[in-house]
Amino acid sequence: MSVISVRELNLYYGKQQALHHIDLDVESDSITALIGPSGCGKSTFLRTLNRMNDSVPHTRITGTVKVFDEDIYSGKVDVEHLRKNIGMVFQHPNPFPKSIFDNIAYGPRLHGIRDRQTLDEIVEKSLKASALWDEVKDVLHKSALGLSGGQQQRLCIARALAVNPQILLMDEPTSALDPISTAKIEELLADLKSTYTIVIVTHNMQQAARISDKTAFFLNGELVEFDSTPVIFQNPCDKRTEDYITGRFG
Ligand SMILES: Nc1ncnc2c1ncn2[C@@H]1O[C@H](COP(=O)(O)OP(=O)(O)OP(=O)(O)O)[C@@H](O)[C@H]1O
Repeated sequence: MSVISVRELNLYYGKQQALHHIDLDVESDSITALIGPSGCGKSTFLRTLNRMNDSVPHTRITGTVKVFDEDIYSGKVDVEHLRKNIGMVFQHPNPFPKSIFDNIAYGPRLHGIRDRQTLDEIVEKSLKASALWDEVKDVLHKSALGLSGGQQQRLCIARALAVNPQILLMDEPTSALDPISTAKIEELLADLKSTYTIVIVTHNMQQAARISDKTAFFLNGELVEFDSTPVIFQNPCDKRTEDYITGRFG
């Protein structure tokens, strides 16, 4: 089943067109990787999926993006509700300057949950799901800023999971992390994909090959090729994909 369905999507920053005629379907409970050289539009595309580009002035979009069959750019959509359903994790871990507990409880509290026991349960479940519980269960009320970079990124994943989204968007979530933290996050994503639909931008082609089910190769704002990950990496149809994945450019 397609969770996200994009048709004929064009995005303009002022007069500059950053995305051209994108058609792409994201399947449920899978990892879709977006790859391509710097400036090809990966992050722009990712941000169209939860309307993060709304806040960028002079941005114009044509075409449709459907999430669970609802056109998210139609006037009827409640953007707060949409973002609750679509968590986002960024390149640099960005915990709030609060305790570990309060970071995770922040979203649920915003949505009206006040009961202490319920919050305790959500915090524990989210930290377990992000494979951080064992490391932090005794220091939940210490500042999140005291955690290592890799722990902070898992905390940010836990924070995203705490409001119970169905989709997780990740923009280069491991590019600021060391190899051990990166491996932990990759393992975590493999576990999470049975519950969440994940779309991840990555500069790291080995990472895309290791963790994703499908890979989309972008170039100059166009989606050149989108297929199962083994096809993209072992038998791509388009010469430009082959040149990119074999390191001839980018
Ligand atoms: N807020 C913005 N205003 C104007 N132009 C922008 C904005 N954000 C991105 N662009 C332009 O849109 C194009 C696509 O950028 P985008 O950041 O989506 O690419 P990317 O593939 O994610 O790059 P990178 O891998 O370097 O992050 C680039 O030409 C970029 O300069």
